[in-house]
Amino acid sequence: MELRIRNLSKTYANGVVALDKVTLTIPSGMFGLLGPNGAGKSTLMRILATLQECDAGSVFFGDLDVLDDKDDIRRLLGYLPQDFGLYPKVTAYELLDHFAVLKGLSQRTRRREVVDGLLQQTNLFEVRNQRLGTFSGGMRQRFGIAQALLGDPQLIIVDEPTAGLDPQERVRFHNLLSDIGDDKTVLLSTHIVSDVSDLCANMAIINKGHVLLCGEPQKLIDDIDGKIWARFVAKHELAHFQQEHAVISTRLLTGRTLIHVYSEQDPGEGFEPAAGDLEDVYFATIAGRHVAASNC
Ligand SMILES: Nc1ncnc2c1ncn2[C@@H]1O[C@H](COP(=O)(O)OP(=O)(O)OP(=O)(O)O)[C@@H](O)[C@H]1O
Repeated sequence: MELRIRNLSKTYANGVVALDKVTLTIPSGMFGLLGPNGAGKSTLMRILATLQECDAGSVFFGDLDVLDDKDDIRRLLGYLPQDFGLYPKVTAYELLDHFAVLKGLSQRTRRREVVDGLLQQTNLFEVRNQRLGTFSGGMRQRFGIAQALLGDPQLIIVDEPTAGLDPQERVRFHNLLSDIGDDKTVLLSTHIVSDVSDLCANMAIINKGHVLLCGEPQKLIDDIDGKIWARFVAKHELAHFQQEHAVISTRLLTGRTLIHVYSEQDPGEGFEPAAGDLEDVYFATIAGRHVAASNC
């Protein structure tokens, strides 16, 4: 089912505008919401998860009014918040079983089937009798997904789930998310570009409460084709290049500094055309260099 967000705004009591008329249409499948820290992602996720009020705007999931029909939405919703506490002395099985009771799975045999199934799906079955306090970051996040999937939700919201995971756990977590299925609407917020390029059929970039860009990752990459240029520079030259060109990223590569600039024409000075990727789209957009006429 489609999630339609229209002109959603939120200003905190201290005057911070966290969301400014955010409009997004999120189809079923995996949708990536990409933005730096403070962009407004968590605020948006909490409003969609019915945990926080907005000031203005509307949100519909299919025919359901997310802002008004909170109880109905909660029955369809699975949510993995950015920071969640786990009772350290309880085992994975015990806590998931407890959440399953709260979700209304009162029948014992059925509950056992569901809980065992989710522990298997998240690769935690072998460690189900370990206390949660002994879990690694990756195991905790997989447990978080297990609880979010309780009750077979149609709308799944996961807020920065891969932050702090090592590369192996990130891959494992990606595989887990990609198995959730295209018939569900999965909204994944992240500041890690590869989360989106690995997983998401559709995406948006958000910064300072504004949606800057949205679309299919490959199409967005095609749009910057021919506009990304690269060259290595010495450390002492960096300031010069930053002043003269629209530098969108600098990264160390085998001890040397590789810079990417955004330019409609050949910027000269020894730059070579580079094949743009989603990181270039992201950095160029956040830097305000790349503005696409997009239909969110
Ligand atoms: N309870 C609050 N009171 C005041 N300001 C807040 C509150 N929560 C968030 N903010 C501010 O609102 C803006 C958006 O924050 P939000 O947490 O939604 O962003 P984010 O994209 O999720 O970032 P992060 O990844 O750091 O959580 C930030 O400037 C933040 O400081």
